[in-house]
Amino acid sequence: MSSDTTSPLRYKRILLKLSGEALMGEGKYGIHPPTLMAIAEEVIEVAQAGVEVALVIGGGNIFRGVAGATEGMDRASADYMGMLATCINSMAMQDALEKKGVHTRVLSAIKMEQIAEPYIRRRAVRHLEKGRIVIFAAGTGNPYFTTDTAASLRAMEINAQVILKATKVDGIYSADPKKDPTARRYRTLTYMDVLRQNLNVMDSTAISLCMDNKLPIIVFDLTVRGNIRRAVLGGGEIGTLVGGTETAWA
Ligand SMILES: Nc1ncnc2c1ncn2[C@@H]1O[C@H](COP(=O)(O)OP(=O)(O)OP(=O)(O)O)[C@@H](O)[C@H]1O
Ligand SMILES: O=c1ccn([C@@H]2O[C@H](COP(=O)(O)O)[C@@H](O)[C@H]2O)c(=O)[nH]1
Repeated sequence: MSSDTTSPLRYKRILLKLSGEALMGEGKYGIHPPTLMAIAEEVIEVAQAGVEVALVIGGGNIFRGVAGATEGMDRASADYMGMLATCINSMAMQDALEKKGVHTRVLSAIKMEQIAEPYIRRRAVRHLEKGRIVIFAAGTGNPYFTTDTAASLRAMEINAQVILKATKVDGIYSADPKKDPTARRYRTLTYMDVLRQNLNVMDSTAISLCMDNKLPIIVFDLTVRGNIRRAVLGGGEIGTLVGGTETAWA
């Protein structure tokens, strides 16, 4: 799909990556239903504006493989548990979206036919063309990866024009702002900047995939209501832009 220069929309097709932890709201674990519903409403707003929306949701609010491995679990088993956590979040988001009357499909990288379609690229594209919100569950289906890498991979496969990484920080900083209060926020970065400076907001596999395929990334704060709409539909610069051109973003 090529970008439509006559369209007033910034993007025709996006991959929105939602942090699992952001679904917790103020809680310490799991899903906070009002937060989930508020995010769903914002997603619906951009879909109803005519943007084709694919979602990838992290699992950090439930389980991360690295944490399990640190406690002595086999890493691959722990990672599969993490992937199942993303399925729980995907189903919760599907429910929230459908409660509001929109059509959705969950496509899982791990077969679980009773609850989700298996991931088939051409089906995903067809669902998007029909205006359904597609939720990619179970990451890449492989251990030792993350949902950021799954987001990059799926974005490429469906020819999304951008990855919007919606997280708990308002952009990419010179160091983790949750740990270093002196860290400063970048407005724009190249992929190489992120890799060379080891800016851990996304893992290096995800960044490298985007770099090799020239897919822009915008990292922005999901906890500010309206930010998904601003990032997708416009309303000033938001977050940090990696790669890409500023014209579509600022
Ligand atoms: N240089 C940096 N700039 C900004 N954020 C950074 C940086 N280094 C580390 N981080 C941290 O990266 C986190 C972003 O990742 P996020 O929590 O969205 O993880 P995820 O794996 O994508 O989702 P989940 O919450 O499901 O695990 C931020 O909360 C932030 O604290
Ligand atoms: O392709 C993938 C994606 C994810 N995992 C595991 O799931 C958890 C949760 O994902 P986050 O990206 O951290 O939110 C992750 O820690 C991995 O354990 C995976 O193995 N493969």
